[in-house]
Amino acid sequence: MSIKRKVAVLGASGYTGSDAIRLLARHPNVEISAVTANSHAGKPMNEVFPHFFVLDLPTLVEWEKVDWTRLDAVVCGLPHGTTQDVIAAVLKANPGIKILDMSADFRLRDNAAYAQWYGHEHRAPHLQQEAVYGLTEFYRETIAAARLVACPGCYPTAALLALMPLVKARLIDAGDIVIDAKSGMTGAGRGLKQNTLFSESGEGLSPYAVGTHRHAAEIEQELGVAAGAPITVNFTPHLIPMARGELCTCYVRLSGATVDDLRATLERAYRDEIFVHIAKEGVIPQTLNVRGSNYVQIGVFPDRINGRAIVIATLDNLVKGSAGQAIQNMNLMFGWPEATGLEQIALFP
Ligand SMILES: NC(=O)C1=CN([C@@H]2O[C@H](COP(=O)(O)OP(=O)(O)OC[C@H]3O[C@@H](n4cnc5c(N)ncnc54)[C@H](OP(=O)(O)O)[C@@H]3O)[C@@H](O)[C@H]2O)C=CC1
Ligand SMILES: CC(=O)N[C@@H](CCC(=O)OP(=O)(O)O)C(=O)O
Repeated sequence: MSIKRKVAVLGASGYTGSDAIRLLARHPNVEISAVTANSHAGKPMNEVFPHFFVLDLPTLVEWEKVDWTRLDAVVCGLPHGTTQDVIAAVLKANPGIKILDMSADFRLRDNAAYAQWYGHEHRAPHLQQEAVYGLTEFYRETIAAARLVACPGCYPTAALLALMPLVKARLIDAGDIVIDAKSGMTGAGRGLKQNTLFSESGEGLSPYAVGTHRHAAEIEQELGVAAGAPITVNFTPHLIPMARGELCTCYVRLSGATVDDLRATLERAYRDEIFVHIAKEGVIPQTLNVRGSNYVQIGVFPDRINGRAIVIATLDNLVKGSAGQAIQNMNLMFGWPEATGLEQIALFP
């Protein structure tokens, strides 16, 4: 029997942290050895999340109280801005520890771009340079060899999985991409906020950060790599009254290709992938098909307008959009089968 690796979950009283615990609790190679919180420090996990009543988990502590030298890996679900200070301290205490960060702090490769989008200079620029972008299907080898993996945002994961192969193969006009994105309320975190109160969100659909959302930078960074040249995208996120799930509808202009070429290219790109599925012609992806799972479903459709197509991608923001992808990357970093602990089927309805 192999020795279990000791893993800490930072931000375990939040939504991404708690979904990481839900998945790690049944991971055969992992022991959850420490869980941290801020305002919830000192509380038992199953008081903060009653659905963990079946698990025997450590009590939540402040991250400063953890002995990092005893641990093998960290899954980090802290707010961006805070994360860079915490991760710098963790790596100082244990330079050999593996970090799966779910925040945005290490995703942008360019220091100036980080300062521009996040409004302050990065406080651990050396780690920003070291971090590997954790979109598993595209960076498998570098992730496996990395110490610090910056898992992509939930919107970028969906949009990039839908668009990267098409941009790379030059089948679509990289200067004419519109991404219309919808996210469930857990995307906004567990902290109390006026706009996530049921009375102010339960009956409505709210666009936000219109024309300015920071995930555009991440999507452009990666599509730029695929295109071999800088590109820009239109990206508008919406908050939709459901707990989890995300759906990106991408409107694209064909570059001399057909819709069948697009579907065939995506099918080829993901032929050997466990978690990315291209829907059969006419099958429309919907969030319920992936809810609670690490799967992504992508569909390709002709537009009524000549020369245009529509690509729809859906995932669960707390699984492939954060905790699931982090664990998928952790599996690679430890040399375990990539899908270990992650093959749950969607919770439908
Ligand atoms: N929600 C989502 O769908 C996704 C989120 N992300 C990113 O993942 C990260 C976590 O998001 P999410 O789980 O939704 O957030 P939550 O607000 O639900 O949880 C945040 C967690 O961080 C802790 N925390 C807050 N401030 C501090 C601090 N100053 N020091 C130490 N701990 C602190 C909180 O502790 P306490 O509760 O005790 O105050 C809580 O455990 C964010 O960076 C987010 O942008 C990425 C992809 C998807
Ligand atoms: C619905 C909602 O509010 N979603 C979050 C995105 C969650 C996420 O991926 O955030 P990070 O990039 O910070 O990790 C947002 O738009 O800010």
